[in-house]
Amino acid sequence: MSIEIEGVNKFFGDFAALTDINLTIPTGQLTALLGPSGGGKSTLLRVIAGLEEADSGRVTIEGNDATALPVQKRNVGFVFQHYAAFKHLSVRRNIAFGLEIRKRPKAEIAAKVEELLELVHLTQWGDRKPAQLSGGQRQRMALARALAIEPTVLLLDEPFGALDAKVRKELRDWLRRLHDEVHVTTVFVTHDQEEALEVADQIVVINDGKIEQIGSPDDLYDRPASEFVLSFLGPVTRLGGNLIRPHDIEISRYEQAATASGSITRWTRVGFEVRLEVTPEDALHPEPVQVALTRTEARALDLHVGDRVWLRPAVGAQSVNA
Ligand SMILES: Nc1ncnc2c1ncn2[C@@H]1O[C@H](COP(=O)(O)OP(=O)(O)OP(=O)(O)O)[C@@H](O)[C@H]1O
Repeated sequence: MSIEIEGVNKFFGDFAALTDINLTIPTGQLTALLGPSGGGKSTLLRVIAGLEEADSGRVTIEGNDATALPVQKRNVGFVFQHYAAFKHLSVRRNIAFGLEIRKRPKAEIAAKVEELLELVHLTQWGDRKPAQLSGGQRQRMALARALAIEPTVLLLDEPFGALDAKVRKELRDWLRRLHDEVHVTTVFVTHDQEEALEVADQIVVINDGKIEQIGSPDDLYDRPASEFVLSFLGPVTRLGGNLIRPHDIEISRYEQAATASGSITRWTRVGFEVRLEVTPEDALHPEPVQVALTRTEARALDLHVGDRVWLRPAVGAQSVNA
């Protein structure tokens, strides 16, 4: 079983927001919808949720045709970037809300809420109001609230987008661990490639309303189907006419069977990394090449601006002819 999206098209006026989307979202896995702003990720998520109706195509959730089902009947849980909590209710009551409107027995609700508070590590904050929580804690409460109704699918639209980099990183590690515990089928919208690579079992790269590639993080990183996917998943540079990742370039002070020779025109240290710009002597490909190496490697080679060096793709490096 899974979520099947077949031949989905969505227009806003004459603007095609989604074009012929075909996708299987495997049950129990975490799938990331990754792509640049305006690419159509949120629209696709909203079509799965039933918040947006596709102009054509079909959505099947766990074997049931959901295309015409209203959002309330799809049994989906949501978390958005800016989570709208009930400000006057405690964290506990916020989490209980979905169960209360479903008129579940009080004792069952109380037990479920305690279980969820523990799952999202908020037990000691249960009696607080949402405004008394940090941004990261609020998003964890949102996840608990979405999970309370035991959704068939959990839909997350940039759930950590409004938080600072450190908290985002913590929450993404936490989300991965949470998912390993509860195994609910999860679709996660992000424009952050690192977030998708770290968290997802499957990544769907979406650009301009179309799917560019579907695969595991390793598939996409090691075998990008297009120049777009290669460059979206990390920095790229051009070496001898091919696109390649800066850390996949081997640099030497001595002439070898090399793709290009040139001189170092810039040397920058960023944390553990040294980034070099090498300007080739190649009349055909004169644009500067970006090379990344560890500080230890850079120190061993004793490189300086102005030095002449030789560059070639490292063994096993991925490149796309473009
Ligand atoms: N209700 C709407 N009416 C008109 N155009 C819309 C509507 N919703 C989305 N769009 C357009 O559809 C395109 C896709 O939007 P969508 O929000 O799905 O992109 P996204 O990939 O999620 O981007 P972001 O990361 O910025 O949220 C955009 O060009 C957007 O302007």
